[in-house]
Amino acid sequence: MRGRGGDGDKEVTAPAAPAAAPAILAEGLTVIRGRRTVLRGLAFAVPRGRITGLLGPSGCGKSTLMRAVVGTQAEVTGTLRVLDHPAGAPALRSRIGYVTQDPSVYDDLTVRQNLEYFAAVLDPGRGPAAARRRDHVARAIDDVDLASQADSLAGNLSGGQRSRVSLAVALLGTPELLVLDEPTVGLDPVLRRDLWNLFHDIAAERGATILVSSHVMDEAERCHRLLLMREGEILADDTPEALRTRTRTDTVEAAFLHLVDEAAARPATPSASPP
Ligand SMILES: Nc1ncnc2c1ncn2[C@@H]1O[C@H](COP(=O)(O)OP(=O)(O)OP(=O)(O)O)[C@@H](O)[C@H]1O
Repeated sequence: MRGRGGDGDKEVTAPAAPAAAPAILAEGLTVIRGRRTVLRGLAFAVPRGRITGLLGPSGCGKSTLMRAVVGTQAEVTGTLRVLDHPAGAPALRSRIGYVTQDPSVYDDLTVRQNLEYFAAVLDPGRGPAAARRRDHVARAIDDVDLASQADSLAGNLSGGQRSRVSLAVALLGTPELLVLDEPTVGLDPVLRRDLWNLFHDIAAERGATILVSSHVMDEAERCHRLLLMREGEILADDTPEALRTRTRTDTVEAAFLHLVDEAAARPATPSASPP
């Protein structure tokens, strides 16, 4: 995998802030699912070319937020701008790569056939388009370190390998924004480290913005910025270092717990639930 054996265990220092408008800008972002207000008036910015981690316990609203960003979530109100367009605008389709928690690959096709199929949907045609597709498919297979399984049926792969095929599909169009919903779940520590190195390569070399969710707090240390979520609200939007400093803690996990206690000690604010 590209990035393998890199600075896997080093802490991440954010480079100077870019001048461009944020990749994602939310104000008063609210989402209702069924009868529940799942996201409550969120305000945050995701800078371009950086890795922003979306962290919080199961059920806090991470997937819902990601679905809103990629435009597949209903009942979204407030402002949500993505790459200078309203979230869900048709112009964004080819500019965003999205990997859901459930790998979306065809079991009866090989890894390469899956990628060729999705590449043809993204970039149809013969001649130069076919040559471009060959290059993109080869690069995506290499990116996720699946060359030795390229001709295996997706249905015969392990869970972690299938997740990597999904990631390869998302990388095909060279997206400006990658939205990755818990991409490292079920992966062994070596693969997790390799994937994080790949995310850093993609951000640094291709200038892509990555929004990646996790409920594993040690992965927070690999992000340039963090959005810490709890029960549909954002507890903090900062760098890992600033969070640790502000809460006088040694780890992002301890900082998160500190912020949870701090929020619990504050007087309750009126509920944002619908009438
Ligand atoms: N279709 C639905 N109707 C009503 N509520 C829903 C629906 N889907 C999800 N929810 C609720 O929305 C909340 C947020 O769910 P979401 O999947 O965004 O959380 P998450 O942080 O991604 O969790 P996980 O880490 O377990 O994937 C949860 O409390 C969940 O119960």
